[in-house]
Amino acid sequence: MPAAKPLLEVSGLTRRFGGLTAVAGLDLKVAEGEFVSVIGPNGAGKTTAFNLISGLDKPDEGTVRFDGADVAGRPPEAIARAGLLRTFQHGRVFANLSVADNVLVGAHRRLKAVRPDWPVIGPLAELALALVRPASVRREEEALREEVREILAIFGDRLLPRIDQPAYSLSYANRRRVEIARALAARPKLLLLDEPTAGMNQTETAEMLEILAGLKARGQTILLIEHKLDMVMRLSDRVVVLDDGKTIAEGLPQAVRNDPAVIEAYLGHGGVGAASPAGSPASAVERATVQA
Ligand SMILES: Nc1ncnc2c1ncn2[C@@H]1O[C@H](COP(=O)(O)OP(=O)(O)OP(=O)(O)O)[C@@H](O)[C@H]1O
Repeated sequence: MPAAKPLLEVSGLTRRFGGLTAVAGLDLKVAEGEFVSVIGPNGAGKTTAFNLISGLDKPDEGTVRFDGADVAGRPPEAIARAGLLRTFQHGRVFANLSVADNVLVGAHRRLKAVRPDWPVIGPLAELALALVRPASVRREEEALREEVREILAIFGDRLLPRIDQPAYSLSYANRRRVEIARALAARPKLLLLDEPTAGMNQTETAEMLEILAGLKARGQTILLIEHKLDMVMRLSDRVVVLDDGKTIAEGLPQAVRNDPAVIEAYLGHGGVGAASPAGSPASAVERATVQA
C-alpha cells in the first residue's frame, strides 16, 4: 500500500455501455511520486477507466478524488488545470501546429491555471500585449521557448531538430513523443500515459523506457497503461491488473506476474495470444502482454 498521501483516489468507479459493464466498481490509489501500471487483457476496461479519471467520459457511479477534490464528471480541461494530464493510445497532437507550439499549448494550460482570464478586459488586454509586446512579455516568451527546448531535450535528438516542423510531418513515434512533451509542459502532478509505446519498434520502446525511468527518477507521479510487460516490470512501484472492469490483482510487479488469477485472466482471453499454455505461468502472461 502506498505510504505517501494519495494524489489520486478512485472509488467504486463504474461505467456501463448498454448491457456491458466496462468498468465495474474500480478502486485505485496513486500516491505522490508513485509509478503505477495498469495491465490486463484487451477489453479489460483500462482505457475506459482513464477516460473516466481524466474527464473524457462520465462514470455511472463512483468517485474520483484528485489532489483533495472530487473531479468525477468534471470537464477534461478543468481536470487538466488541476494538474491531471493524459495522453492517448493512438496519440493526439495539433497537426498544423509546429512541435514547439504543440508543447507551448501545454505550458499555456499551466499559465491559465495560475492567471485565469480577466472577464471583459481580458481579450483586449491580450490584444494590446500582443501588439505592443513590452519587455516583460518578451522575457516571458523567451523563458517559455527555453522551457520548450528543455522538455524536447528529454527526447534526445528526436524532436529538437524538428522544433519548427508541423506535427503532421512527423513520424508516428515522434507525434507520440510530442504528445508526452505537451503534457509535461503543463507540469502535471499526475501523468496518465495510455500505451505510450504502442506502434513503436524495439529501439523506440527501449528509448521510451529510459525516458519514463528518467521522469520517475525526477519524482513525476505516473499512471501507465502498458501491454509490454518487461517495461511494466522495470518501471512500476505497483501493478494493478484489470479484467472485466475489475481489479483482479494488485501489488509488486513480480508478485502480480506470478499471481494465478492474473495468469488465468490472460490465458482465458483468446484475443491476447494465449493459444498455448506451455512454459511457466509467468511466461504465459508475458507472451500475452507482448503480443497484445
Ligand atoms: N464507447 C463505447 N461504447 C461501447 N462499448 C465500449 C465503448 N468504449 C469501450 N467499450 C467496451 O468496453 C470494454 C472495455 O474497453 P476498453 O477500451 O476500456 O478496454 P482496454 O482494457 O483499454 O482494452 P485494450 O487493451 O484493447 O485497449 C470493451 O468491451 C469495449 O468494447
